[in-house]
Amino acid sequence: MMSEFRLPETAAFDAVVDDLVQRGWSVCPGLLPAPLAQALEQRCRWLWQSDALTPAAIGRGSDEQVISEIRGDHTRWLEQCPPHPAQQAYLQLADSLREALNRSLFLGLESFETHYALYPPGSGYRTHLDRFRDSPLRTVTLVSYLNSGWSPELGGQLRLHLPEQTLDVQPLSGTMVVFMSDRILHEVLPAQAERASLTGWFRRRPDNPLQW
Ligand SMILES: O=C(O)CCC(=O)C(=O)O
Ligand SMILES: [Fe+2]
Repeated sequence: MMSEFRLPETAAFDAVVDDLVQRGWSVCPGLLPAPLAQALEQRCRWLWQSDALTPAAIGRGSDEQVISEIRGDHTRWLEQCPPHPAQQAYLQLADSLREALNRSLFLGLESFETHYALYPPGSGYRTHLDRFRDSPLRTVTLVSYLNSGWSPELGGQLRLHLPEQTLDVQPLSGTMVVFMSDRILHEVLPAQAERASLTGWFRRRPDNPLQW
């Protein structure tokens, strides 16, 4: 079925792939088309207002705990949300990016998992790496911002702690950020307004499929 949402041309992913090869991260303002970003923002805010997002935990399995001073967002996996054409389109976009990454980087990325995230005022996410000790398959992180009209005074920047610099990214609607999950230390600075996004991970094929 044709989607009502236009997606970026495959060539738009070339720059992302180049960035990842050269330095392990890429910041792409406007890569998420505006109509799609707006539809996803509406979904995210509607879920938040309907109390359908739950406080996010850190750690995995028996280690899992909610500590809102460390991580304050409320999330819901896309596959657990009521279906919507915008979500279909977003997954299609992620799949094209996955294929582009596989073609050039030979990462063997085989799946994508993503959740909506809403950071209420005052909350952030302290410095961390996305690859869990017991979940080594998360390989590339993809964050898409859904805040139309964000202003820098509101805080809520994604801060990348890079070897060469500290880089702050505004969580402005349409910006997509892609980085290597095991290498790039990052944090979300506390925001003074509700901050909406989609965060996801491309997972690679296990080396030994029986092990995981
Ligand atoms: O929303 C962001 O800018 C990053 C979120 C994040 O680091 C995470 O969910 O692991
Ligand atoms: Fe993260």
